[in-house]
Amino acid sequence: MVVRNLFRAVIMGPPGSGKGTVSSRITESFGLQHLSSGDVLRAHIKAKSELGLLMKSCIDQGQLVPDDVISRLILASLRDMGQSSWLLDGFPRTVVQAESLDSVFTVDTVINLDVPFETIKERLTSRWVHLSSGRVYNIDFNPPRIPGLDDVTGEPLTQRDDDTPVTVSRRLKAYENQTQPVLEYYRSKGVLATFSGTETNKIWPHVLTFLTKKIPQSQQARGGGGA
Ligand SMILES: Nc1nc2c(ncn2[C@@H]2O[C@H](COP(=O)(O)OP(=O)(O)O)[C@@H](O)[C@H]2O)c(=O)[nH]1
Ligand SMILES: Nc1ncnc2c1ncn2[C@@H]1O[C@H](COP(=O)(O)OP(=O)(O)O)[C@@H](O)[C@H]1O
Repeated sequence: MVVRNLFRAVIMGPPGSGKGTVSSRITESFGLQHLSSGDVLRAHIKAKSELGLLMKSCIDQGQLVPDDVISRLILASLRDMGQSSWLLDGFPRTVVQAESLDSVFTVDTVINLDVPFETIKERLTSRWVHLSSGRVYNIDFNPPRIPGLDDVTGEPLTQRDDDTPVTVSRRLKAYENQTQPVLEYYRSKGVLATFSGTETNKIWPHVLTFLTKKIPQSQQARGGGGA
């Protein structure tokens, strides 16, 4: 008999709720592999792939990209990750996407970051990113050690084209209309864990305690990779 200790989680929350920030703390603490749908799409845009160029206008307008496109990309990446434990960030964002994920993988837990929209708006216009790694910074909250440069590589940081006030408002609307129903979907399956607050540093200890209980001990000891 093959003993599998896989742990598969999704992190949800409105744009700017801290999914990327909390994901990097989770991967550091538990060694899960992290896959961010936004990072996957931005890598296509950076590489100027045909798909990237098609998706860029959707993203820059604050709209979701089509379900079939993102589902194909993410499910292919998850298949490539094989028998490993992972944390999925930014996918699913619609019920159709959640159903497509469900048809292939079992999701053990969904961490929902419940942060008020007013808090978020202020954060996103001061977000700086290191595009190739997905590392995020903020002028007030977690500034880089050297202004404008990534702490690890020393490469320049950039601001996302969709982090403008108008586009942020559209993204929040898309979240309300298309993504909030996904929370209901997972609540009805009994896997939703909601963490409410306005500061990541106050939310994080609760997420850490929750996952420490959820993730099998054997997995924590060896950093979570592989079955
Ligand atoms: N002021 C403040 N900024 C935060 C906090 N948590 C995260 N941020 C910043 O807010 C922005 C959005 O966070 P991010 O993790 O990228 O959110 P995501 O869009 O949900 O992935 C980034 O610039 C973070 O550095 C917080 O508690 N307070
Ligand atoms: N699962 C998805 N379905 C549709 N569009 C997506 C999905 N994930 C990312 N996108 C597109 O990429 C953009 C950026 O996503 P992401 O980096 O997750 O940002 P954030 O959580 O800060 O809004 C979204 O506004 C959307 O246009």
